[in-house]
Amino acid sequence: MNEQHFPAHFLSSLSAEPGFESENFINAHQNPNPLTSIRLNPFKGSAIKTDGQVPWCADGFYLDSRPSFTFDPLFPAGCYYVQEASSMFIDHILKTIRLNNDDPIKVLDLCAAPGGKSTLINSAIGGNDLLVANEIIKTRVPVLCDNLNRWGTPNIIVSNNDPKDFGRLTGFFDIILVDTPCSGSGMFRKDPAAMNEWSEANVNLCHQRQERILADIYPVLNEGGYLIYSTCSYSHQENEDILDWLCSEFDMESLRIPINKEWGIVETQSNQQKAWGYRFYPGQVKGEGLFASVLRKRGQSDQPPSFKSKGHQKLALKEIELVKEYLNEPNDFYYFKVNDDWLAINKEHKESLDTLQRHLYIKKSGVRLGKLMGNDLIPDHELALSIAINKDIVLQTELDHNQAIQYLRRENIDLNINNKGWSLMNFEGHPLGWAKLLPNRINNYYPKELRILSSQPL
Ligand SMILES: C[S@@+](CC[C@H](N)C(=O)[O-])C[C@H]1O[C@@H](n2cnc3c(N)ncnc32)[C@H](O)[C@@H]1O
Repeated sequence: MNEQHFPAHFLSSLSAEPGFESENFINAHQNPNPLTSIRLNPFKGSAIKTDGQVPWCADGFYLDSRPSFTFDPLFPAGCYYVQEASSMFIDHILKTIRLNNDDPIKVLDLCAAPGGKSTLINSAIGGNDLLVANEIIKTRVPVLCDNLNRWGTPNIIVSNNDPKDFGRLTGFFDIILVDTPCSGSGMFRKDPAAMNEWSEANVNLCHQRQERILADIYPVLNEGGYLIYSTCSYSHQENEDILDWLCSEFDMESLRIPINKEWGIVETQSNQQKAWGYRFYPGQVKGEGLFASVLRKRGQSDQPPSFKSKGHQKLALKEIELVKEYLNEPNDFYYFKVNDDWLAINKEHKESLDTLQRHLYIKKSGVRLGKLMGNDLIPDHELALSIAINKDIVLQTELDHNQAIQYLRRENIDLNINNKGWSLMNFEGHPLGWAKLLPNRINNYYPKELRILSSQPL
């Protein structure tokens, strides 16, 4: 690849950026084999063999080669997420802004699907904190929910809304991540076809949409709260110019994030307001293209609304007795129903859930425990993957790799059974889902829509 392969005006616009090294950048794009990195789930732990650590994220690791993640049962078990290394810088930002502050917070990931940064935020915050992961495009919500189910944390709500729908939730969130849709030049190395769609006109359209999204969401940030803004674009209009616009339109101050020189990240400042931004160029960092920045809201917020909400239908006491033994800390949860499903969310998030459900389309909240059939609870897949599950009260069946793949394909499993009843199907001790063990067969309850379809031989 040489200069001609990039879209017209693309490289010339970048060469004006301080710290940009054109030769390294072009060389990096000649590498047909971009880096593979994963982020481990700190709540699940696992003995995954990893290579070098991503310097700005303690859970992030580079892999020497790209394995078949489809055929690694630890992936659907939620032991790790495959994530591009530069994106993991959001972890460093979160750690920096939360230093010395353990007060419970509410975090919104506004443009969340497929959920890479939502799972990252979930790892960085505590169980008393709440994460709302929102995605505007309905068809992208299921993958977001699946990834969060695998991660297994119960302090989560998923919504499917336009940013302007958050308008009445003034001052509700302490941290908002806006990982905006952008012109995508940062992904040129991973996806060279994206170069064909890049144009200056599209950069301008993206800039306008970014302003709209930010203007819609600004009132929703609490006074003193942090706005983390990121793109996977190199364009000034979508990055530093947006920071200038934010600082001039709204009462916000930019924050400088400490970085280590060896990481190769380029610190920049916007032209007018001198707001800080962090640029990731392939060839200079071990990762793909990214821009990230953080601003603090100085301006006052209206008081968060207090609504008398109908709330959900609570589980009756005797229903709670039936399910509470499935959770490790049963008294920490509020139990409720959505249609036929029984769910639980950390007690401290009940009020937030009530408020949010008045304004938003809630697609997932807390952990789905199951459905009652007669006197039997049909346990839900979400419960199997949840870090809140009390594994001691259910059967557990350990599968070898071949059996785990049979299970994940939703096939019959070659296994001798000695027990009867609902069993977690585990690989290396990590639940993959449920099966019902019967005297002469196993009913495989792995969700049909998640099963492995590709036919690579074992
Ligand atoms: C860069 S991607 C987000 C990636 C995600 N944060 C992650 O780390 O996995 C941007 C997301 O914004 C959504 N989006 C598109 N148009 C939007 C709009 N007008 N308002 C809010 N979100 C939008 C897209 O559907 C997409 O899921």
